[in-house]
Amino acid sequence: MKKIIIATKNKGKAKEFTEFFSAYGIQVLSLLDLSKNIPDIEETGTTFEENAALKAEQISALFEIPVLADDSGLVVDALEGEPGVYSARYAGKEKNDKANVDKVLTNMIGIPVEKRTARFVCVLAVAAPGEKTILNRGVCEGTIAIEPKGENGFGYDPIFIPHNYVKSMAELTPAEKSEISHRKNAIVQLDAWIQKL
Ligand SMILES: O=c1[nH]c(=O)c2ncn([C@@H]3O[C@H](COP(=O)(O)OP(=O)(O)OP(=O)(O)O)[C@@H](O)[C@H]3O)c2[nH]1
Ligand SMILES: [Mg+2]
Repeated sequence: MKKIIIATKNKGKAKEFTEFFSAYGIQVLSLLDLSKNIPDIEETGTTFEENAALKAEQISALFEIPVLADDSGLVVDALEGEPGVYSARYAGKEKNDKANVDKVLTNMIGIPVEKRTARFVCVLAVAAPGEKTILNRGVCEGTIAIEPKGENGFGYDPIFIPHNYVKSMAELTPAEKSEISHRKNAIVQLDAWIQKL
């Protein structure tokens, strides 16, 4: 079975990529699956593109094969784009999803429904030795809920209500989320590259 390394240590992402790539008959290996203890990559970029490229290029250089990386996050208009590229660490370097969610909800107290617009952004970078890094951005528009709902997904899913939905992303099934997510909207742009793997 063909394999691809995804330069992530995020279990939620790894699960979603495994499902996406299984449709192509490709096995996904995240950094959590590799025996080699890969040090955390410092995300010094100020954009999702910079961080995705940084992660893909560092891991591709280490293994000398093509590597995919995902930098993603939640962009909230009323918070001037926060948490953005700091989504994983919004409430601290522990990367605690519940603390991150609570911090967004606290910062959104008093913001009326019509001003709770937000979007998930996912940038996928494909880096390969000696080749120019490919970058693709996928977006999912929605609003920030008043309170968390649902057990599925990860991160901010419990407080993100996709446009044209009443349920939160975390109340959707994984299959429903994979139809509309920012990650899916980024992956579909890589279809030609994946077919050539
Ligand atoms: O509710 C969510 N549903 C999603 O579908 C989603 N995608 C990303 N995120 C949030 O954005 C951070 C990414 O930060 P990030 O790209 O730096 O990843 P990470 O640090 O968690 O792992 P890595 O891939 O860098 O190893 C994550 O931690 C999450 O908080 C999501 N939240
Ligand atoms: Mg990260």
